[in-house]
Amino acid sequence: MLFHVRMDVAVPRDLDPDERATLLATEKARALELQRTGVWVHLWRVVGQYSNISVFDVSGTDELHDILWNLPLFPFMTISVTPLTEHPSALSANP
Ligand SMILES: O=C(O)C[C@H]1C=CC(=O)O1
Repeated sequence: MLFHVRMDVAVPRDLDPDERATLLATEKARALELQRTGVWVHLWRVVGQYSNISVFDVSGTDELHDILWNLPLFPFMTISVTPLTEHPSALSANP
């Protein structure tokens, strides 16, 4: 199942700089790992915002919840999820 996910990030400004650097490096490593396994299909920065628009390809809501809940940045993100299905006018639906 495909899900459109928006993540708005708000890391506290007073977070220790070393902690912040470690947190972001850990998040990046996890994001790369999930992209390499094909689960995190798209990852785009929203222009001018500390936000991303992503597409995940997972077995269902439980897997997506588990992935998002365990992201290192999860405590500092507001996340919105939209389930996707094939559009009847998409090329993929009209071979
Ligand atoms: O920067 C972000 O948008 C938040 C998060 C998503 C991937 C990553 O490396 O960090």
